[in-house]
Amino acid sequence: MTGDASRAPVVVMGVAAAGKSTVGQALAARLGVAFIDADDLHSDANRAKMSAGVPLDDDDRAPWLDAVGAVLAARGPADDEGDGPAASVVVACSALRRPYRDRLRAHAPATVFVQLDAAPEVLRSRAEARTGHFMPPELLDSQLATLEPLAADEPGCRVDVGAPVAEVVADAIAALDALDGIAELGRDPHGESAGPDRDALPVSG
Ligand SMILES: Nc1ncnc2c1ncn2[C@@H]1O[C@H](COP(=O)(O)OP(=O)(O)OP(=O)(O)O)[C@@H](O)[C@H]1O
Ligand SMILES: O=C(O)[C@H](O)[C@@H](O)[C@H](O)[C@H](O)CO
Repeated sequence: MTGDASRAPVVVMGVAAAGKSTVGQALAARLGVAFIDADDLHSDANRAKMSAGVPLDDDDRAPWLDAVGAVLAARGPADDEGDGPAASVVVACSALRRPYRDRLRAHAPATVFVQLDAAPEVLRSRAEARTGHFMPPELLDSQLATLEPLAADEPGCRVDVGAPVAEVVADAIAALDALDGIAELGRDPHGESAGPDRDALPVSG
């Protein structure tokens, strides 16, 4: 499967158990680009802290976000020969706060975000149902308290994850395509709009 190097790097974001890994993986497969789980980039210390039921703080997350940002900046692996344009990438990363997302975009300015939204009771039941995960369900409250939803001036969209995975992925692709269309309009010197129409951005709601 060939990667679409023209696509912006995508961060699938949200709280624990929102479905970042599941949706991110399926989205990457549909787009034909690489998938990377930012959970795999956590330090042993961060992982141990979460496993012990202690939420990470800004200082814990800073070096991790820089590692995730470096992945986004590289836009995924080069081809088998190690050269040519890098393929784009989908990264599953909580990116809970606005400053975290700004930090990622400082590394890779083209990055767009897909926020996964779910009712707390859906999150709780999914967190409790899964086994063998380092993140205890008790940390869900702190994740929800920390979350700063994607704002209207951030590039991205929000999708509800109450539906089956295939539907969530289809919704995400439609929303990303809408963002692409808006960006194209902004680039078209003959278009009616000189920049993105903020009212049309599928980010709020
Ligand atoms: N749309 C969906 N419908 C039903 N179950 C789902 C859906 N998306 C994810 N799940 C299930 O919910 C659980 C959490 O999903 P997943 O591990 O992908 O979330 P996550 O956001 O990556 O979590 P974490 O960041 O804590 O690793 C998993 O058991 C997964 O199979
Ligand atoms: O920012 C954070 O607190 C972390 O990234 C967490 O969100 C977990 O890594 C992830 O959700 C796994 O459960």
